[in-house]
Amino acid sequence: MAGRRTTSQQPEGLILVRDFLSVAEERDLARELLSPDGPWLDKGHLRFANSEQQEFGPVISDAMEVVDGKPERPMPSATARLSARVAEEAERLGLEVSKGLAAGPDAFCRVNYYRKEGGGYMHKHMDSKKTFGPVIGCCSLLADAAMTFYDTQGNSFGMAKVHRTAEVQLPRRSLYFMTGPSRSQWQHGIRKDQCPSERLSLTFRSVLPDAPRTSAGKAKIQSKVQKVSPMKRPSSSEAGLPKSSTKHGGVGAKSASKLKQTPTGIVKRRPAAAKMGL
Ligand SMILES: O=C(O)CCC(=O)C(=O)O
Ligand SMILES: [Fe+2]
Repeated sequence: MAGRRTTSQQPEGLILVRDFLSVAEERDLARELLSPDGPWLDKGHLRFANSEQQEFGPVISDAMEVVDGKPERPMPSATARLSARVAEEAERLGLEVSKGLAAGPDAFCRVNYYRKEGGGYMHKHMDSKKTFGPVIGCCSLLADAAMTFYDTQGNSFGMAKVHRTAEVQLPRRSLYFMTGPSRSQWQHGIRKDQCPSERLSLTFRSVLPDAPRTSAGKAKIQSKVQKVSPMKRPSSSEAGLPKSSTKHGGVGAKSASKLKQTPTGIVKRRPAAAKMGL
């Protein structure tokens, strides 16, 4: 776009930690999370991404409010161990509120599974500054990808003017932290061509003590846990998993045929994320 600069620099405050996860850790997390029986959420109505998502920690409404009266969803064990390691790393780097990232009442984790045939995307957005703290940590599993940052000078609105963009590589098994301007001045998103193969990401956030709240009765949450996941579990070779992992609910040819493929759809209207914040 005319006048928009693409910089070769990273946005200020973005920290990349290469090789943060071991191969074994990646394998254990993929086994733990990539089950068709997992608590996959139906977020298709938000038209925000074509990733399949799971969320752990306090229940957050579509409008990014903490829902009182809904029991927290505890992180499963490998995910909880990773959140503790991410929090330790944040502390080692001297980042603010690092503790809130580790499993506890204020810790929130969103898992994104980007489709195995590639072309996973997430529209540009800024993670809600009202709901989540100033540090967001995210681990990249199964494949390399890239992310574009959009400098909107703090405007989190989806249609905000973009002053410049920056592309950042997200290597497999790395961790990145969005802090400072990369967290609060820039939006971020993943285009289809930046996620050419199956990818799993885990974002860790702390829920702010004064985050907006709502009651279970009033909350607008269409993102219910689906009874039958629309995801097709990756074959063990594609996920880099040993064959034995299929005993954890792997989709064999027979059961896979019963699962519906996610309607990824072409986005016809402005993503609801623009209104919701994320
Ligand atoms: O997959 C990623 O690296 C980014 C995920 C993200 O931005 C989000 O869940 O808000
Ligand atoms: Fe995000």
